[in-house]
Amino acid sequence: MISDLGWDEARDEEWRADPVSLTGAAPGRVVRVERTTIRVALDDRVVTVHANGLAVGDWVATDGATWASPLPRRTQLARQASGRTSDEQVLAANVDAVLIVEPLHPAPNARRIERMLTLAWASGATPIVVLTKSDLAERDSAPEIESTASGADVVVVSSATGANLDRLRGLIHPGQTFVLMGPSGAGKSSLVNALAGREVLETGEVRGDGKGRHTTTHRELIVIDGLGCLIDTPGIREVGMTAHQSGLGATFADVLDVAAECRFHDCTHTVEPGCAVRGAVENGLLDGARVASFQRIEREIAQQALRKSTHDRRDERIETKSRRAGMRAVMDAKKRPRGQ
Ligand SMILES: Nc1nc2c(ncn2[C@@H]2O[C@H](COP(=O)(O)OP(=O)(O)OP(=O)(O)O)[C@@H](O)[C@H]2O)c(=O)[nH]1
Ligand SMILES: [Zn+2]
Repeated sequence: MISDLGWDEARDEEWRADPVSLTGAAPGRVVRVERTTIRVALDDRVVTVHANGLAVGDWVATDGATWASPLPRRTQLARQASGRTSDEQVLAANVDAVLIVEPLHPAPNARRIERMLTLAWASGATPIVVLTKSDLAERDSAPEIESTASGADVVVVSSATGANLDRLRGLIHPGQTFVLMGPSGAGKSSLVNALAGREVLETGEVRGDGKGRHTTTHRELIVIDGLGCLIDTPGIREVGMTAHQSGLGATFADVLDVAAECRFHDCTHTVEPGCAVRGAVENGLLDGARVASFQRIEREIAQQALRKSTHDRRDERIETKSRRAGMRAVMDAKKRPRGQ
């Protein structure tokens, strides 16, 4: 309940008008969550409040002051929460397209693209690889990337000259929700502004002061006329890894096809005899660096899954223990003679 969290005491006019971007809604409406972190001024301090269980992009039923649990998500973009925990953090919900933004200058990083693709495919949204800064590129590395990004559209653009932006616009359908993922300086903000035809996000030059542009006052879901809904949160911009085997299969379908021919079905493609993957690398049919990248990401996912099951088991043990302790306390109380 919003009122339990102290919204009513918010001093800041903006927050009072629009906490979590839900309260503007008329009673009994289903609304989209535009922001899940808000700052509330309480007396002399400002506290940050998270709307637990909600992600930007969720649809929730609200009466203007309280909300019900979110409607089932069509897609969700999640990553492993930072630190050594096994928790998954949902970065955005109901996303249709993930723009994987990688600069052609100085040079695109195929391994990073694979990582982002794994995350994107696992979300259920459609990945689109956008290679930016074509005006600065000395050589055409698009064909290499196309072979890396099998199954995803690859578009080479320049926000500076406007080259190919129409093709990219054609891939994002108005009314759909999209996110941008990619390293700092890749040109994500410039791309959004160029696509929108107006300044929606601050770019590198504008910032200039070294300060991040992500303040909590920033709305994280932006509706761009004629283009769609952009979800832009700090978490999406960074690239993490998550425990989704499904994304791996879509990203490395070529490697998995060959791996199906290995003599042992649990082949690690390292020392086993009859390994088709090693054979394909030796024959030049598969790129060794790509296979190594596949193995690295697969290992990370396996470690993540292991960590998760260990945590789940520990949680179960704690639960059983406390249940037993509870039962024992009841039995002890029953055994005790009355009046003690
Ligand atoms: N020449 C050229 N420069 C570009 C292009 N796109 C972006 N830049 C420049 O690259 C720098 C970084 O661009 P941003 O759009 O701020 O990059 P970003 O990915 O949003 O960066 P973060 O906000 O740190 O994640 C800026 O100086 C842009 O002017 C392009 O197509 N061509
Ligand atoms: Zn093998």
